[in-house]
Amino acid sequence: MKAYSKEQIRELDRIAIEEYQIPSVVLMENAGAGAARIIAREMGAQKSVAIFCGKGNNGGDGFVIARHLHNNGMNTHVFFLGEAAQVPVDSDPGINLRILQNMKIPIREVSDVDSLKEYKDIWQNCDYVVDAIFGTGLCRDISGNLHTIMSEIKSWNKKNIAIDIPSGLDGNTGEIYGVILPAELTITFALPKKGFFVQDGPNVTGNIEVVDISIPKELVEKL
Ligand SMILES: NC(=O)C1=CN([C@@H]2O[C@H](COP(=O)(O)OP(=O)(O)OC[C@H]3O[C@@H](n4cnc5c(N)ncnc54)[C@H](O)[C@@H]3O)[C@@H](O)[C@H]2O)[C@@H](O)CC1
Ligand SMILES: [K+]
Repeated sequence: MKAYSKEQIRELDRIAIEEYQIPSVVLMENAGAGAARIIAREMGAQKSVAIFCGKGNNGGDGFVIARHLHNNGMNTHVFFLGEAAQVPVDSDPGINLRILQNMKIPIREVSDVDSLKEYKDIWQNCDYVVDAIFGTGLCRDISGNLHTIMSEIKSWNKKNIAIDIPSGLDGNTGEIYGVILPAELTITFALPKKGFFVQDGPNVTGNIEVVDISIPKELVEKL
């Protein structure tokens, strides 16, 4: 499987958005809808899923996934690692967050391990964890409350499905930024990332599925 750097993939996204004029929210919709189809297939008869969303675009993908899985009849529980009110309303994650709020899907805010434990009745009954905490934007060590929250989620040993990249993994080097959520399955967007195949990558990525988010084929062929 040929792999690409974070910079190459970011540049691909940029050209698709700025030159081909594909709205970034359309790319996010394609990413989330494609991932949701794979997750629904993986889950089969198991119906409960906890989706952990971070504050960046990876979290935005998580919001799209939540909408589609909810519409599919799954018991879909959304946890947001931060304050929902601080997500810019016109950003792509903000747009998708608002749709969930309009659908009256609860967004449970998690600021530390104690707030996560308050929701134990919910997550302990979930068969799957969808990890939409960090994607290609992770650029430094994970510390403080985020570190303890992710360590707690990791300790549950549930079936983790990573969105784009297992949170904590560097998409280029395969190094771990302090803590990692190892995945059974990584659903990655557009192209596989180099970090999946080097250093710790192969131990934490699990099976890899690539979702086409409608990047023009001519662009990919030029890489
Ligand atoms: N831009 C695009 O065209 C698309 C992006 N997509 C998704 O967007 C992701 C990339 O989104 P972003 O660039 O917003 O990045 P992330 O969603 O990975 O979020 C990074 C955010 O966390 C912060 N951060 C980085 N390291 C941190 C640390 N150690 N502790 C705390 N905060 C930290 C960053 O400042 C940034 O605000 C991709 O992985 C993919 O999932 C998809 O929706 C497809 C289209
Ligand atoms: K992720």
